[in-house]
Amino acid sequence: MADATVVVEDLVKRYPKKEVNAVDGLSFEVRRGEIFGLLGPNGAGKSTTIGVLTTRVRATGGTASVGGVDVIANPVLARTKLAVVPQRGNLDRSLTPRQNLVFHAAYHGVPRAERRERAATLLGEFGLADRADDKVEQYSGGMVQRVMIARALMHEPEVLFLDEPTAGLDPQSRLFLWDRVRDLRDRGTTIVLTTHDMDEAAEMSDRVGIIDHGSLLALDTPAALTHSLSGQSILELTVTRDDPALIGLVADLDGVDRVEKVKDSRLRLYLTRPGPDLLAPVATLLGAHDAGLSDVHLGEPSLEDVFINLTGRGLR
Ligand SMILES: Nc1ncnc2c1ncn2[C@@H]1O[C@H](COP(=O)(O)OP(=O)(O)OP(=O)(O)O)[C@@H](O)[C@H]1O
Repeated sequence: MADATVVVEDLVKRYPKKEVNAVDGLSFEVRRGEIFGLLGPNGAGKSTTIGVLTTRVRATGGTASVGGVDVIANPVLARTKLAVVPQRGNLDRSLTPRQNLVFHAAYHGVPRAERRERAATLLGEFGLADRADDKVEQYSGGMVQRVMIARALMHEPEVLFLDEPTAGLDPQSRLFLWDRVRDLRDRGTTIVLTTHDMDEAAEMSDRVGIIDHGSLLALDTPAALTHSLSGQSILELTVTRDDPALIGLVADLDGVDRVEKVKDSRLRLYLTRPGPDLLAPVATLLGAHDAGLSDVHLGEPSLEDVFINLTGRGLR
């Protein structure tokens, strides 16, 4: 791909004393200037992959590059091309946000004259100008997250890796952050994010890669991925009695392709016929087995359905 800025080829990582590879022959590319979502269930190998790309984890085999630099052969140069915002706050809490930004820039060799100016610009863009000289200790979770992203941008990385960037944030902080991330993308920074929030992944990502057991299951735009399940409508039922035998009975109904248990008494039916046509047969069947419906939801497939379909598991 001519405009690829992250290239992963046949990447393998096996941790010492482990029987299986955490990353198992993974290949994918991220295009310059896109928001790329890396999704997978717990233990799929996302953090390990990001760890290799950001030079924190040593690969066992394969190649990976960021901004045209081989991260395995040339980690020091690669670090000038990328930035990571980890899930946990790791700011120096004894310093102000402005000092955190300026020190980070110094560490990355940004010329002295540019550090303060760049810090002021970024603090302004992230809505932190007023409180840039308070101690970080006094900051809310949402503000800390903004400082972390602003800090990561101080050395003008080509690729920004965001690990669960909005986990634990209130809706307003979340929206603010996503607007900033979109701005960054629009100005040419490539964003690679991991998230457990499927709706967020679908809304934010230009493309998503779904991985499990260390290899790639699918990679496309969210729209194309959900389209791959189209023709399938979905009926979600909450049943008044949690009985595993009911799943088999419902699955045998005409028009039901397959059934998944979402939670205790919540079933998701993937249909080959329009959802409303199935309501009466389902109700009759349940009634004949001493169960009823307490909630019904008709819908089109979402990215989460694609994910469950591919991995057989929910995200959490
Ligand atoms: N430092 C480590 N030492 C040994 N095994 C590890 C280490 N880090 C991860 N693993 C194992 O590698 C596999 C992949 O883990 P990884 O953290 O990359 O997955 P993940 O997709 O990021 O999961 P999560 O969503 O839970 O963060 C798992 O089986 C995990 O137990």
